[in-house]
Amino acid sequence: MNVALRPAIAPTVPAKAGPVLCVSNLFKSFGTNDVLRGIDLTVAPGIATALIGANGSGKSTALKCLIRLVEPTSGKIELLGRDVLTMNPRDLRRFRSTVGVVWQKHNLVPRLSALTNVIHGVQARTSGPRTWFQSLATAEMRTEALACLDRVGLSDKALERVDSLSGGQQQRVAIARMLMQRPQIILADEPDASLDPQSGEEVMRILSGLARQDGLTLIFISHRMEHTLEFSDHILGLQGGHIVMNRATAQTDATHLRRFFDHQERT
Ligand SMILES: Nc1ncnc2c1ncn2[C@@H]1O[C@H](COP(=O)(O)OP(=O)(O)OP(=O)(O)O)[C@@H](O)[C@H]1O
Repeated sequence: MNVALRPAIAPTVPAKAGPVLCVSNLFKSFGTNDVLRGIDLTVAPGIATALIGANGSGKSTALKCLIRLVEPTSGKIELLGRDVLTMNPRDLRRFRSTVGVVWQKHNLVPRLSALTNVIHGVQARTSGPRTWFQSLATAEMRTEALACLDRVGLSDKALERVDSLSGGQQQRVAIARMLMQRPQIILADEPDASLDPQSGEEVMRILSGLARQDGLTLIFISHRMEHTLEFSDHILGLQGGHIVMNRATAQTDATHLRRFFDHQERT
């Protein structure tokens, strides 16, 4: 099967920009479980990278290490030009606010409206007390939140309670909330999981489209081979604690990838 190629890199990305992410010799162990055993990788700006691998191969651990939601055992991580592992807690908190994260479980507040949930994304980019009251939202915030909801195709649901929306719509609200953060890079850990095939594909299409429109780097984990092929420019495969596959999506195809997944399942 031929690969459905994404169009050329967004024009907002400088042609000769250096890597947005540089990881060297990254190790992470949980007790005696050596999950990451010397990861080396670089990611160019403005492209979408899929991180693939078998269950338990360490994909989420690797993604979380990038912003120290999991503390690496050793190694070096340079993300957005910053040395992540030497940051003090205050700098780290500020730095995290520049990184948009989409999780499988989106942690929206169910009884609040989609709009209020999206406005909560402002918390991540502003300093001050973590407690935030909706009544303090400025007209500008509401306008921006509405625009973010519009970008995920949900402006007509702005005032509906999140728990009245479908799973796919809730994930789109979470993406709008992340946009409200004005991120410089997006990390997505299985944003298409727990959704029916159609909603999962819609979520991936919206996420990769937004990243492309804004010229943002996207790193996503997916267990769906067809999403890996359709929505990535580059593929990284994790196995046995190492990156064992590192190639442009254009240089692979479904047959090649299927062999990779099959191999993962046997080991
Ligand atoms: N907080 C933790 N404490 C102890 N072990 C952990 C922790 N987080 C992850 N692990 C272990 O690290 C290994 C890798 O887990 P991780 O979730 O990163 O894999 P994954 O590739 O993302 O898997 P999946 O595809 O199933 O989500 C597993 O053996 C897991 O049990």
